[in-house]
Amino acid sequence: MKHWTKEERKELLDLYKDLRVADVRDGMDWNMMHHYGTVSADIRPLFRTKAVGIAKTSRYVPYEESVPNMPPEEYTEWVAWYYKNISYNPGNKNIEDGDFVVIDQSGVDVGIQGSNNSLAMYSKGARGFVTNGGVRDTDELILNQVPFWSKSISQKMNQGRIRFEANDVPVNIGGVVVYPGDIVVADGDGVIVVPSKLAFDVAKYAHQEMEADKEGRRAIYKDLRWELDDSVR
Ligand SMILES: O=C([O-])CC(=O)C(=O)O
Ligand SMILES: [Mg+2]
Repeated sequence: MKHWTKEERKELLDLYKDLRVADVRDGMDWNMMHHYGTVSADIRPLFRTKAVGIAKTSRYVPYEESVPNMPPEEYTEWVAWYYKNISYNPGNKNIEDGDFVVIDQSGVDVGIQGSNNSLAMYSKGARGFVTNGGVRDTDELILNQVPFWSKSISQKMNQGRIRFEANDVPVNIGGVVVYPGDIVVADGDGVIVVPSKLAFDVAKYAHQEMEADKEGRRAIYKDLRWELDDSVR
C-alpha cells in the first residue's frame, strides 16, 4: 500500500491525464508486465469517457443472514439499521481529490453505488469509479457524466445482500489486484491498473508510445486533409 504525498499525487495525475488505456498498456509491456494490469474486459464503462485516478479501495462480501419477516412500516427503520451497521462505509466520507474509487463487491448483483452517493463522492474529487459488481441509477450517472466502469447494471439496494468488510486493502477487480495508491486509468478500452512502484517507469514508456502513435496518425490526417484534433496534437 502506497501513500503518495499531495505533490506526488498531482504529479502522477498530470503525467497520466493524456494517456490512453492503450498507451498505459504499452508502458506496462515495456516494463515486462505483459501478464498484468488489464482488468477483465467484462468490466465496461457506462458511457464513453476517460478517467485517471489513484486507487482508493473498499471490499464488500455477500450478506449471509436472511432478512427477518416484518411489515413494511418496520422495514424503513430496519433498512436504516442495515445501512448504519452492516453496509456503512466510513471511507465514503474521506474522498480526496484525485481518488479512483475501486470497489470489490465480490461480484454481488447490488448497486452499492447509485447516483446519489456517487455524485457526493464525485463532488469531493473522485475522478472515477470501478466495481466488479453492479451499479444503479445509471441514467442519472450518465446525465451527470460521472465516470463509472462496472460489470453489470443492478437495480438493487444493499440491505440483505452485501456487507462492508474493509477499506484501503488489496482487492481483486477483474483478475487484477488493486492496492491502495495504484494508478487506475480507464477509457472506452476498459480499465488498467499500474502498480504504484512502476508508476513513473510505465508513464515514461506510455508517453513514448503515445507520441509515436500521434505522429503516425497526424501524417494520415494530413494526407486526408483533415483538421488536426487533440488526438493527434
Ligand atoms: O442508496 C444506495 O445504496 C445507493 C444509491 O442508490 C444511491 O446512492 O443513489
Ligand atoms: Mg439511488
